[in-house]
Amino acid sequence: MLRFITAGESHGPALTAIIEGLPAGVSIDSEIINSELVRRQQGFGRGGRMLIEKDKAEIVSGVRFGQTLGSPLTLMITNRDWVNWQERMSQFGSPTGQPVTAPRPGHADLPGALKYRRQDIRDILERASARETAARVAGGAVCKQLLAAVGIRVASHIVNIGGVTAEVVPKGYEDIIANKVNSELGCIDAKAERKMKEAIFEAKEQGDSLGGIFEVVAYGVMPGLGSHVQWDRRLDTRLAGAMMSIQAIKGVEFGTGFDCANRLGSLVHDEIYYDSQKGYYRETNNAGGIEGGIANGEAIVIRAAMKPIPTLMKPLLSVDIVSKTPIKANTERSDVCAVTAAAVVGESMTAYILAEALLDKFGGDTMVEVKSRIAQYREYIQKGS
Ligand SMILES: Cc1cc2nc3c(=O)[nH]c(=O)nc-3n(C[C@H](O)[C@H](O)[C@H](O)COP(=O)(O)O)c2cc1C
Ligand SMILES: C=C(O[C@@H]1CC(C(=O)O)=C[C@@H](OP(=O)(O)O)[C@H]1O)C(=O)O
Repeated sequence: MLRFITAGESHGPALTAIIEGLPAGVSIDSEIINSELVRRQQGFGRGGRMLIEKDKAEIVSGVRFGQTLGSPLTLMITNRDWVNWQERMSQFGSPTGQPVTAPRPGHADLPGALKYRRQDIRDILERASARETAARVAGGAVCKQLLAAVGIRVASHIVNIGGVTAEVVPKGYEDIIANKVNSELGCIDAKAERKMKEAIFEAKEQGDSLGGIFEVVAYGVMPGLGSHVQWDRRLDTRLAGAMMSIQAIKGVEFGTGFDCANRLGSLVHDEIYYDSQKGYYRETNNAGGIEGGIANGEAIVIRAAMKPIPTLMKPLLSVDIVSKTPIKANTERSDVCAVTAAAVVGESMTAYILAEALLDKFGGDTMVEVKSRIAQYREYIQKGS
């Protein structure tokens, strides 16, 4: 069983991720982890914090000489901003500074303060903050390295920002990677990206914010990950839950997703073909690579919708949690749009769930066992029986 948890407050000393259940012998390159962290910090529309942080993960346990040991793998990312918050974030002593008492609509502020009986909303927002996603991306980069070793690759691109939709559809993994070279937002449609940037600029000028849609695609996934036999073992259950766990994600779809509700069955379901070289395959992929909760061998295609960022420089109405009088919601340094960063987090969560499902099916104590089981299975899949 693979497990993945994170710890850390946004302005605390560090973020930590622990991944437990990895087989021994997975080759780990810390440069790959750090390059994923750099990707998560990018995207037009991010706030001032990204100028302070230069995320790098330190491997604290679970790896020796570039290989996993089978023991829990711990990653630590230092918050460079912490030095500016040491007093306000002190673990002991008395509170310093002004408490935050004006909850932001759309953030965890009010429900969190009520649930945990906190008088200072900072006690909630520090952990609710998507700063936490840096730890997820570090852990996801480890899962990606496990997947890459067995031929599975995960990529993403931006489909929509603030209602501007990309019209170019990627042809495959290489296409996504190649097309992103000159892209600031991670959209493979250069014309649409220019309009997206204008929309973000305009929203910022207005003291407002924007959301959007990103698509994550996993290539090389063998048929058979996930299962139809129990609701919580379905691969789509697990991927959708993981995607929804990302801060501000409000909708998830696979393949044609919500649009399949408007079409005839004959225009939705992907016809089945067989070729002695490829095994079974499809000419279309409306299902997004999953049928009955089981990977069917086509690319897994997931889209996630992100709501606009809740912190607004032109704040919405709120109520002071101490005086109970009307007040403008709290404003603090914030992103205007973070869909590009969220897409990298989406890749990481997808990589984690696929690694979990892979180890459920082929798991062993060592990578040698995992690889030999997969090789044998791929041979059987190619024959088709
Ligand atoms: C990468 C990323 C960056 C974010 N940046 C901000 C931000 O700067 N300001 C903000 O108010 N919310 C930001 N959010 C969204 C909030 O964290 C999120 O809306 C909040 O935790 C409440 O959770 P919910 O939207 O899932 O209900 C960001 C989300 C992501 C994924
Ligand atoms: C720090 C990150 O994102 C943060 C997510 C976030 C929120 O409320 O979710 C609020 C902002 O925090 P701060 O007020 O410190 O600038 C973002 O910068 C990050 O992505 O690394």
